[in-house]
Amino acid sequence: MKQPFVSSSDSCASSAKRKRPGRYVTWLSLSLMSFMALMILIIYEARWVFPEIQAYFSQSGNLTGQQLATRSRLYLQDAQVRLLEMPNQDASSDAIVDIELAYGLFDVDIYHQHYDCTSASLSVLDETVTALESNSVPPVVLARELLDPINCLTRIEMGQLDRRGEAINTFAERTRWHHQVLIYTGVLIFLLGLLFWWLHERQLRRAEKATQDTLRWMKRAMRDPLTDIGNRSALQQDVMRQQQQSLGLVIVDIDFFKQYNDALGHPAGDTLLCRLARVIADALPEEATLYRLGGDEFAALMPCENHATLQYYCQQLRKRVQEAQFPHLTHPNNDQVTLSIGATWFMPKQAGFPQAYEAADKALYQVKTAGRDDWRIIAVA
Ligand SMILES: Nc1nc2c(ncn2[C@@H]2O[C@H](COP(=O)(O)OP(=O)(O)OP(=O)(O)O)[C@@H](O)[C@H]2O)c(=O)[nH]1
Repeated sequence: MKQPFVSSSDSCASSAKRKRPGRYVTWLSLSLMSFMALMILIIYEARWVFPEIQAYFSQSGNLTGQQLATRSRLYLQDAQVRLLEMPNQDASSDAIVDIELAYGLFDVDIYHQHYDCTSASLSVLDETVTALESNSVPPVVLARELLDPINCLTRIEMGQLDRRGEAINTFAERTRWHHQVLIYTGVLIFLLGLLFWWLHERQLRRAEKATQDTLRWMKRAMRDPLTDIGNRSALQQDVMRQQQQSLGLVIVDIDFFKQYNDALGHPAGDTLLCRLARVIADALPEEATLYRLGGDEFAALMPCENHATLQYYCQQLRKRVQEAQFPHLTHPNNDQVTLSIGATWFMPKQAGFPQAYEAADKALYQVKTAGRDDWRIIAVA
């Protein structure tokens, strides 16, 4: 009977299992995307930004050239002053030293590469030193000869300053771009984080809902929908829970309920079942729990130490139903509803539910065969 339900739940479980890999792929790809965004950022920093900064602040490369040219020009101007102001032997020697120092600072690769006047100016300096050493040309004339190299150096200074300005602009541009990359990557990582959080929350909510649904279904599976009392499963579970104490099990069956239904219809039968459930519950002690086993059969479980207590409650049950006077016009022996009651008392850890049920059912059967509307107690075998 229950087979279709089991197989359908199995198929639900297997479809849920089938969905799992997809979810893991989503999680995995999201974490990979975050990781890659971070890696791109780090590589970008290391590959493009740091060399740029290094180039800007380093003391090598084309940016330095302006300072060397300035120093070289200052030495040449010093030499010029010496040659113009005191054209004697000492002044010539000092001028030679200045020119040689200027030559050393002037003879730089970058100047040769970018400024055509460099080689010519260096030749002029060579010739000037030779002339000074041989004293063949008047110092005043030689001082004038130095004007071309000085002009060349001035051009180099201006040119190098322009190049430096260009480098700064390029660097500023790149820095701006770098900032944009940083901001967008930060926003992307933040959004990915939000997405992670949202997915995580959704998963939590789904898990919570699934747990609540399961609990609700489990609760529903333990109850009789008509009378809203526990069913046979609930009874078995309660017996298992109360292993340590002596229990009384009472089974109650309505006499000639079929005739009642036939005469008044099933809705009236349902109403009688609900009313009887209340009457039976009222007749039993507060600690007793009532169950509907199915059809017109009820069961009650209660703490019970001895035969006398059980006997008392069986009598109470019969009496209360008689007092309730539910009319049953098609009852062969009576004009009102009567009950047949079978009971037993047992220690769950010595005798399980099946043995207790068997004993109570046997007692009920004896009442039925003896003519109904009575109670009987049989000890667990
Ligand atoms: N109204 C109603 N009737 C039910 C329900 N479940 C089972 N029944 C009816 O209960 C009746 C039980 O009939 P039987 O098992 O023959 O019992 P009985 O007529 O009480 O006869 P005895 O127990 O031998 O006195 C059947 O007619 C079922 O159709 C239910 O939920 N509501």
